[in-house]
Amino acid sequence: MASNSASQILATTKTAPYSKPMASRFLQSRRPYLNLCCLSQKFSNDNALFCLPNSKSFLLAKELEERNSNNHSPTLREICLDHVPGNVLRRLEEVGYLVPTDVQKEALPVLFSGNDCILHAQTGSGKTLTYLLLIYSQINPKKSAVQALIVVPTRELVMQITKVARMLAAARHMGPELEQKSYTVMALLDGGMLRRHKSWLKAEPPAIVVATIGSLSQLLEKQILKLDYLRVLVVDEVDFLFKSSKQVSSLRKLLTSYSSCNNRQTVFASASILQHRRFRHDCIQQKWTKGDVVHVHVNRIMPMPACLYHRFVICGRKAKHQVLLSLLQSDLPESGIIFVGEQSEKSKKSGQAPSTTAVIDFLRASYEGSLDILLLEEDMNFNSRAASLTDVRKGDGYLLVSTDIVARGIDLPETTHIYNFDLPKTAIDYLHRAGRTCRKPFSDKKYYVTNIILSEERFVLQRFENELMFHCEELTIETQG
Ligand SMILES: Nc1ncnc2c1ncn2[C@@H]1O[C@H](COP(=O)(O)OP(=O)(O)OP(=O)(O)O)[C@@H](O)[C@H]1O
Repeated sequence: MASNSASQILATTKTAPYSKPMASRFLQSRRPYLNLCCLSQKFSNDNALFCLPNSKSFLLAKELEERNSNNHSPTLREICLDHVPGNVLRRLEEVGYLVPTDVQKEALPVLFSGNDCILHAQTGSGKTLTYLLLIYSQINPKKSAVQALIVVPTRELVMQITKVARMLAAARHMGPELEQKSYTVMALLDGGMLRRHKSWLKAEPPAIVVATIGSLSQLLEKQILKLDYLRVLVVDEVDFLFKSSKQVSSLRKLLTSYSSCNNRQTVFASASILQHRRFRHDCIQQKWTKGDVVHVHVNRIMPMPACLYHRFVICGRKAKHQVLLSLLQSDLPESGIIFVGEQSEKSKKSGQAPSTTAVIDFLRASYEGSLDILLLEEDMNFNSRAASLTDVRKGDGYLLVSTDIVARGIDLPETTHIYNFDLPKTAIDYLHRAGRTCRKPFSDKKYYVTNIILSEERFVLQRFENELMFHCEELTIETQG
């Protein structure tokens, strides 16, 4: 079994395995900083080679070493050992997950001990990996049955989480575990009720299903999907799903009629669980969870990440586009998301173009920077929505114009700036929009959230500041318009 003490870790900036001479040279050059030993599975079965994707890996390895030398914090591997299969642990390390985030450190021991859990931690704090590690500790790839189910509010989140789950399951190392059956992960999307999925579910049910509640309900009602062997049920963005009048009754049914809390481990996750004591009480009363459900609440006095800097600019309605352009020119974001309010029914009926279109058209005509300008909104068809997110993820830098559809859960770690072209409706929406940046857990970079507001909206922003306990600084912008 690979050991993870700092003296046995080599962090490399390359992704291919190193030959022994290369690894020695590499090690010599870094020894003054890291004092790490050169190890590869090729050389010794007792040790591990970590191939990390970029030079940040050094910082990670250094942090890991410091933590270990101070002897105060276990590594992710140490926490997961004896619970999570070796091939999944190796994948974790290959992609650079060495040090646990706070929520992982707190919640994983609770989850591995079998408790139901309410995972309540800041945006970008690593809740997804936390519940996926629980799932991999519980499921048996040889069993042909749905054993874990993750329910999320949007198609985009289904695709994102499916990708992370598959990435963790993709064993690349040689060894006896390769002979094992691999874990199958199915994404179920609203509007994507393909015949292929139905046949797949009937012929050979996947071990893990990631789904929107709408898609799931259809299959449960028709008994195409069965949950008799369900071991873990995760409801991500749980507060959002319970608040949604369209989704709440299906969610309640899933929690109590289609499966029983006594036969599964239940995890609810979100960065915002209002009245969490009441929610925990409801969980037990309504039998959504067992009576010993644990509320893991990380950073309870700071609902938003500390690396976020909040600013606002006051301007007239007509000057908003120009202010946005000036901000982009002075901030020079590496990548940014511009949040625009959803179009009202009244405006739709009167045949007006949505605000997103006006912002996109303005930027395409006036912005001269190098970032790709992309749009993602509800009314786009499924393929265009998927294509927009793929473009964002593979490009060199982007300005994504969107509505609250990307405000929850979407992980675009390259985003350095958020612009609220229109203020969100509630403080919770503000928290989730702001949380689309600052998504690199061990980075000490600053990230910015800038609100472009009318003078009469200042008090609304002030209310958000009080509720979420942050300070917003005023900026003055000179515009040409
Ligand atoms: N232990 C770790 N080491 C390094 N990076 C990590 C670790 N755990 C998670 N991450 C990275 O942190 C980022 C945020 O993680 P994740 O999407 O799980 O956040 P979240 O807590 O679910 O946030 P939100 O509430 O916004 O959905 C991801 O890019 C993920 O790859």
